[in-house]
Amino acid sequence: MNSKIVLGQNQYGKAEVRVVKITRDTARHEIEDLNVTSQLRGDFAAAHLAGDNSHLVATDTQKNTIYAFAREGIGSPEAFLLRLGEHFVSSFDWVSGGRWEADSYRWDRIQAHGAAHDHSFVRSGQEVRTAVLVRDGADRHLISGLKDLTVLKSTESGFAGYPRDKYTTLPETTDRILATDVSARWRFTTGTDFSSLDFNRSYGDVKALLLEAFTEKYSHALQQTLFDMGAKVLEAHSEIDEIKFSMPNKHHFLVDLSPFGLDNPNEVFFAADRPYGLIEATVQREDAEPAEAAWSGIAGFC
Ligand SMILES: O=c1[nH]c(=O)c2[nH]c(=O)[nH]c2[nH]1
Repeated sequence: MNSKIVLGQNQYGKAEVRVVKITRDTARHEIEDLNVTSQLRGDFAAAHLAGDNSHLVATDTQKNTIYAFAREGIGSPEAFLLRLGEHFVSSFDWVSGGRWEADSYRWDRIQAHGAAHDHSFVRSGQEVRTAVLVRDGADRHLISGLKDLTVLKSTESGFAGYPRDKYTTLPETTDRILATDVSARWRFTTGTDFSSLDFNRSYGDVKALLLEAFTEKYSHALQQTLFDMGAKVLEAHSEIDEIKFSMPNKHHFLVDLSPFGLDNPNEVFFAADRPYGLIEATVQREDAEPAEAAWSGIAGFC
């Protein structure tokens, strides 16, 4: 019981810095809208152990840096995080790495009088784009992703062939609704030359592939559909090594309309919000180098 007490892993920074950048070089404005978190790792022992703050780049300074860098443009969440990480690691000797994260909200131009407006926007509700950069010295792990992408197919899905025991009541079905909120995070191969990637194009392509795969085949289970979605992304993008998913199975239960003398041929459903099935998996290249450090701190995936 007399073991020495020491400082373990630590990181610190400013969380959820909301930054909106308007590019207004012309009358046709552009908007970028991010929620950015910056966390530094390195030698901060003296601050924790001795009240010596000489290494503590203030969280307030980290916040200001985010706003100052936004003045030069954001471009993509990934490119923005790469710039921030480079800045902190190269500016302070004792900062050996860190973790930078951004959620990105999309705005579309308002269609007014038959044209896309120059400076009026409507928040696009489809999904939130995500990005995480973890730096350990010169090593950079980059993970792009999305969350809250709600999709549904009204047929071509079933669930049958599962084991039955004394607690099983679920009837088998070959025609049900399949609905989920896709959360997906995909990791670029460590060592990729990130400067050669067009992150906005890559993001749009991955999202399109995920949606296409969801539509394509009869689904025997959300597990199968998840795997197909991941495989389609990895087949098309050699620069991505693995993709993790967390997807609720948003159950839609057929309502019994017989008390009202009505049939219900798969037309009227009760959309339950809880409980929900929760299906999680990683789809990866067999020979991918594991990158546990990149994933730690990303909650809700396995
Ligand atoms: O796609 C599904 N996967 C399951 O594991 C499962 N379990 C369940 O009750 N319904 C479903 N649906």
